[in-house]
Formats: sequence, C-alpha cells, structure tokens
Amino acid sequence: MTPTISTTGLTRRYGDHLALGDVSVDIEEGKITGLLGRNGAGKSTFLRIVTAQEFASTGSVRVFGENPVENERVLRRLVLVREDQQFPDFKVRHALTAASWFYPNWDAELAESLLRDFDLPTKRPIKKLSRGMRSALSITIGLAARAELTLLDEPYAGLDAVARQLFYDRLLDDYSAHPRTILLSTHLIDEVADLLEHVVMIDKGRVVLDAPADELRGTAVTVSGPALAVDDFVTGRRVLHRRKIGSRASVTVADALAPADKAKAKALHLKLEPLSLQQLMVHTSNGQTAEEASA
Ligand SMILES: Nc1ncnc2c1ncn2[C@@H]1O[C@H](COP(=O)(O)OP(=O)(O)OP(=O)(O)O)[C@@H](O)[C@H]1O
Repeated sequence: MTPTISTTGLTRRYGDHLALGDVSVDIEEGKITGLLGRNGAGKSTFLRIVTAQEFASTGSVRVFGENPVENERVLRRLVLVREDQQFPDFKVRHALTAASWFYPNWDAELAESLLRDFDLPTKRPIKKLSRGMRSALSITIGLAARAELTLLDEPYAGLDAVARQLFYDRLLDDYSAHPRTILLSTHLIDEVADLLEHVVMIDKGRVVLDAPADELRGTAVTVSGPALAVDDFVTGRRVLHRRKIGSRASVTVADALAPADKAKAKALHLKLEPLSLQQLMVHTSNGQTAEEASA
C-alpha cells in the first residue's frame, strides 16, 4: 500500500540552522500518527513542506504518491489546522460557508454539532473571538472537512482542558466512523497518547523514533526499590536515567522485559512501571543515556 505521506532525505535549512535533517518517513494510510517533539524540533516545518507551503532544501516529499507542490489534485484531499491559523475578516458563519465550498467531503452536520459543543457564536466576527475560540473554530473546520489527510499542528492554543478533551473525543468519534489518515503534531503527549497508533518523534530536526505506539509503550520501564536490589536487576541493561534517594533507587531502563525478568523483579520486591510516551520523549530527546553522559 502506498503511504499517504512519504519523504526521503528531507532537509530544510534556514541560513546555517538545520530545521530538518535527512528526514525519511512513511506516514501510513488510515492511522492516527503522532508527530512528537519539543519546541523548535521541526514539526511545523515538516507539515508546511508536506502541504507545499514551504520548500525543502533537499530531499523529496510525496503525498498520495505525488509531488504536492502546486498540485491541486493533492491539496484538495488534505486539510492543515495550524496553531496560528489566519482567517480573513469574516464572521464565524461565513468562514464555515467558505470551507464548505472548498472541501469536497465537508460534513455540515458535523460542523454544526462542533459549533454547539464548543459554544461558538456564529454571528461574531472571527477577529473578536478569544484565542481558544479561534482554535475551536479551526478544529471545527479541520474535522468537518473530513479530508483524507488531516494534519493538525498543535491545534489547541488557548483551549482549556475541557475543550481539549472535547476535541480528542470528537476526533476519535469521527475517525472511528470515517477512518482517514491523521497526523497530529503535539508536545502534550500524555494527553494524546491513547489516541495514537503510530509515533514519529523528531528532535533537533532529526527523526529519533518511528514506531507503532504499542511497541513504544513496552520499550522502557522504571524499576524502583532497595538500591542494591535495583542495581543487581539493571546490571547489563541500557540505563536511561538513574535516581537515588537514601537507600532506595529508581532506574529507567530501555529494554522490554521478558516474563522471567518480571518474575525476578517480583522476587526482589521491585516495583516496575512502564514509561509513558511523554517520559520516553524526555529521555530520548536528552539524546544520550545517563551512563553515556557520565562516561
Ligand atoms: N522561516 C524561518 N526562518 C528561520 N528559522 C526558522 C523558520 N521557520 C522555522 N525556523 C526554525 O526552525 C526550527 C524548527 O521550527 P518549527 O516551527 O518547525 O518547530 P516545531 O517543532 O513546530 O516547534 P513548536 O513546537 O515550538 O511549534 C526552529 O529552530 C525555528 O526557529
């Protein structure tokens, strides 16, 4: 199956700053993929290149198997919701009408129900909306467009926790009823972790993780308990992080544990906690293991 997005050696330089370096990824069709990374990692740059709003310095990008640049066939099949979405000097209702003309799969019923959910005033000029309300409008358009490729670039600026949860719930509901390719860029990883089927993590412009979310959930574990027993247990494993408080220790190792390892931990009275995706990003974007750092 052709991936919805495929990049090879994608590089973007701004002067001497490398915003994206040799990014080769395939974003599979019909999945929710998380594009994760810290501030300035290169997520927005990647999304702007994929949507032909910006050019790569070198490398290639294919969307639905084609070059997206000045390619109306490709661009009509995707929607990009940006954090800093700019709107013309319209009222909310007019923005929705304009969107309904542009997006071939526009679902007016879904748009109306999202307007109600987010309590958006349809007669108000967009420039008079609060920041969170503008984000809610962008999300409404992004979901109701029901584009085959839906790109969400940290779409929740100013949204409170209740509104963000509403967004996640409605995204998942609509995706379940109308599966499509969704790429969600975020650094609020814990909030979206359960939504994600695949994860691409970028750090300083480079891809540092590209794997199914389920696989990543099992890849690292924090072991805590009496320091001597913890040290014994982690010997020979790749240590990501080590913390000692008095006679107790807590050590994060980057290994999936076999049933025998778990039985050994139990016998030693050690506590095992799988690392969340958010914690995994913190450790991965630190770039080196604690042991390497002290070597
Ligand atoms: N037009 C530009 N000119 C110069 N540098 C730029 C430009 N656009 C992006 N950059 C730089 O490229 C890097 C990647 O930026 P990008 O916006 O892609 O990061 P991001 O992962 O989306 O970050 P955030 O989560 O903070 O939005 C940053 O260091 C940024 O300053």
